[in-house]
Amino acid sequence: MKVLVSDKLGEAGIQLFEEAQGIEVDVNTGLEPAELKKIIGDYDALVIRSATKVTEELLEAAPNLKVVGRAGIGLDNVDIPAATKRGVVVMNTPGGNVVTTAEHAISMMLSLTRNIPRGTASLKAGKWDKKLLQGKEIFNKTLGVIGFGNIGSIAADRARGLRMNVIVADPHVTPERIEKAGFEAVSLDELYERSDYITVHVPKMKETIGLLNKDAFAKMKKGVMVINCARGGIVEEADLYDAIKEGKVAGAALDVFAAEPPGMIPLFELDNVICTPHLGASTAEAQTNVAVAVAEQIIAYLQTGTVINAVNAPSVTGDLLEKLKPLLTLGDRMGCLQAQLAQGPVKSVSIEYYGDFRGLDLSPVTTAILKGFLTPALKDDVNFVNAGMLAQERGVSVTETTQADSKDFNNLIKVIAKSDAATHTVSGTIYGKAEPKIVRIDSFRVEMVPEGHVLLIHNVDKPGAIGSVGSMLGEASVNIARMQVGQEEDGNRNFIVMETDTETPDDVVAKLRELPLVKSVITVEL
Ligand SMILES: NC(=O)c1ccc[n+]([C@@H]2O[C@H](COP(=O)([O-])OP(=O)(O)OC[C@H]3O[C@@H](n4cnc5c(N)ncnc54)[C@H](O)[C@@H]3O)[C@@H](O)[C@H]2O)c1
Ligand SMILES: O=C(O)CC[C@@H](O)C(=O)O
Repeated sequence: MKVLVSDKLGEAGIQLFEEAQGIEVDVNTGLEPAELKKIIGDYDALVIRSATKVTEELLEAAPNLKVVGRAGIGLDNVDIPAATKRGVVVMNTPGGNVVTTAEHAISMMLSLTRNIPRGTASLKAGKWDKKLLQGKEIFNKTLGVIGFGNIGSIAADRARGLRMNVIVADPHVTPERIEKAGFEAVSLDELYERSDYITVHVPKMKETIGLLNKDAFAKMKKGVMVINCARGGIVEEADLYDAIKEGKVAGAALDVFAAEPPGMIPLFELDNVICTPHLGASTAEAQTNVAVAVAEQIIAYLQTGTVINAVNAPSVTGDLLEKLKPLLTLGDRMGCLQAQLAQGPVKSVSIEYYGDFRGLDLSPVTTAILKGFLTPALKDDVNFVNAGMLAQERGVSVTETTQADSKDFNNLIKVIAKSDAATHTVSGTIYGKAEPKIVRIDSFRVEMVPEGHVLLIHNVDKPGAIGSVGSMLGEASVNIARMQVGQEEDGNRNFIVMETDTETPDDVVAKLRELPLVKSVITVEL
């Protein structure tokens, strides 16, 4: 497996890749998009920070790519829907740089309010501008925190330590949670009206681009100071420039810009704008944290398929993975069996969970069923990431129900696939601790280990039927590994499930179909 690190990554992360078995790592930073496009086809994994743009065009040139790992949080430089469509897992490292970034926001607020960058520059220019550079206390001032996620909540906590009054606006967090953390929850408008300082900690997305714009500045207190250590574009740069020029905003501290690097933007002409070149996450500690986290996550994914911190696939790790593994295998095989039983395009897949699943979140099992179901048609193009999306794109309606009771088994998964031509039902369960078994196919009760080469044969319930099948397979040197016969509950057909050591050749299958007591033969590969 080959990993490309295309943005600067902490040494500790590189070392982990170098030591990982079966993994080769190349560090090649600062590439132009066209250069990256030329080489990306060789790689299974890509490690980025904020400089590399993972566009649809780049993904198209990356047929082997399985995972993109962001050493950091913001993923606005990754086309996530395009990655999902191609089955590429996109991961970030949410915890590693949050303290560092919150500390940067607080540092920016203090530097701005006490004119530290201007004081440094004027002293170094041989001046002594003591009077001109008088600042303000932040004690007892009101800080408005927009976004109460990982970073916003730490910034709020640090500001409380500086004895500021902290108010918080986050429409996705309940006021109770904000209040439980000891802060006042307010609406965005109230935050604008009351804050002496405003710090933004929201992701960049459709709803937050231009959040702090002309209208927002108009609602703010005169003399407010604005800090943006989240993403460029959340604060509208031209509107901020006007608001500072008009005297409505007394100063701004910016770590991030609409374009990076921003070049000489008008805001840089203003003395009361201070800035850093996207340094929010740039501490030794944070860079080690995110580099180690991204390397561990990518290695785990490439070596074992373990998904950690993916934004487009459920995270299944550790204990949970161990508990879910047999169910994931069972689900995958049931889906795969259904696809091979289908006569014509399947229009709907209903997944019914019965009984006791020990409180497990079964959504990864549903994904496994869909993945298995699509695999015979799409082979390697389907995986845990894109299975749901691909099923939807192919017009398959998927429903999922759960019932606490199960009649014959502790737990049972039933998958019903409907096409215009037929409806097939497959049920499965886990025997013992971890043994997946298919226990029913349509109206036949079976006890089938869902793996390998299988022949499903409907025959007339008359003497000699099974013998004739066995002899023909023997003549063709196809060894029968396991066999069982199920009888239809209310009919005269038998159902033979034969697991063979090797695939049964097509001409032998054709001959089996011609046997007088055989009604149909379906070959299944699981
Ligand atoms: N400057 C840097 O170097 C740097 C470093 C790390 C992260 N970041 C940026 O900071 C952002 C926030 O990081 P985080 O770890 O706190 O993310 P997070 O996901 O933990 O928190 C984001 C919060 O924003 C809230 N939110 C979303 N839309 C909102 C809206 N319209 N109004 C108010 N709140 C809203 C969410 O409910 C959530 O609580 C990241 O997305 C990233 O872009 C920048
Ligand atoms: O990689 C960086 O230096 C910045 C990271 C930061 O913007 C993030 O979103 O985590």
